[in-house]
Amino acid sequence: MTLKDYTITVLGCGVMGTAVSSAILKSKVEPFPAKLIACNTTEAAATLALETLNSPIVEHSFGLESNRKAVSQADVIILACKPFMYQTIYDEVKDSLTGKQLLISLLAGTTISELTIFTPYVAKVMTNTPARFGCGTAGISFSPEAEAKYEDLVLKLIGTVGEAFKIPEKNMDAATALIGSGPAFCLLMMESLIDGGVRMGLPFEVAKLSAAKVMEGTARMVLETGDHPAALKSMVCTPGGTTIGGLLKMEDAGVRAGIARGVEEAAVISASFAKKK
Ligand SMILES: NC(=O)C1=CN([C@@H]2O[C@H](COP(=O)(O)OP(=O)(O)OC[C@H]3O[C@@H](n4cnc5c(N)ncnc54)[C@H](OP(=O)(O)O)[C@@H]3O)[C@@H](O)[C@H]2O)C=CC1
Ligand SMILES: O=C(O)[C@@H]1CCC=N1
Repeated sequence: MTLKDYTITVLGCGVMGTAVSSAILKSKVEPFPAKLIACNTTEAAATLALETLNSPIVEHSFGLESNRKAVSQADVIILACKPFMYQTIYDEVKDSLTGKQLLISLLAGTTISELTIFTPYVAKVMTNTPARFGCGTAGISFSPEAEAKYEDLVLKLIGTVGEAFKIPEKNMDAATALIGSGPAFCLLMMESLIDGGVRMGLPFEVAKLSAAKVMEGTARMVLETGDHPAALKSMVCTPGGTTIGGLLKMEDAGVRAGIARGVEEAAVISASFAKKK
């Protein structure tokens, strides 16, 4: 279904609400929203969102009454509060829900079935902080009602974060670990590369720029060639050279299993956020 002159209400416009809103507002997505209302509890957070989003179509809202009004105006609600807050927020705004609105949830863990208290039209999205700069990734699952009516609109709106694709809901906890938490895992790796460079005498700024560009370039090489990372890694390893020596030290320290088990742990924690039946 195509909406015209529609309003997006972002319930909880903190880090992720702002990231996804920024991506939408900076894009030329069609249909473009007529209005976006950034809702928070505090004036300080609402004002920060308004300043960060810096667009003539953005309004801000804070406090119960104002947020209820913002929800009653919404065609699309982007829910971006902490996972444990969704029930409280539902209780706050339930009288403003129309039953026809599309809910796009950015929450970790919380399931589509839990979110259908808001509306039958639910898209569960797992994206990440790079969304703010249009270089994010997003996995999307739909309730059957949302898939039938709003799939095209959600793929377009969430596509503005960078790369967006459908995944089955059973893969959402894994996606939360890899896509949602992934930037933090990559940043730990980046910090380690910088530490190594600084330890061996590189100035910090040189080490930081080098580490970031090495990770960016390596990611692009994987995407452009489509090759397995192991094949590309092998091309870097001169027999008897520096790389194989460094890699063996890292494997001795359990880096590979440490990172893979870290992803597993994040997915287990994401699954624990859903209500136990
Ligand atoms: N951070 C990340 O990298 C990622 C987070 N996520 C998911 O995104 C969601 C949001 O996380 P994040 O953006 O980091 O969290 P933030 O704390 O940055 O944002 C949450 C926002 O919700 C607002 N809020 C709280 N209570 C209410 C309420 N009753 N009514 C309206 N607004 C309210 C807060 O406003 P105020 O401060 O005024 O109370 C705050 O701005 C989480 O569910 C998380 O699982 C998913 C992927 C990545
Ligand atoms: O740490 C968290 O729980 C959230 C979800 C994914 C990234 N940040």
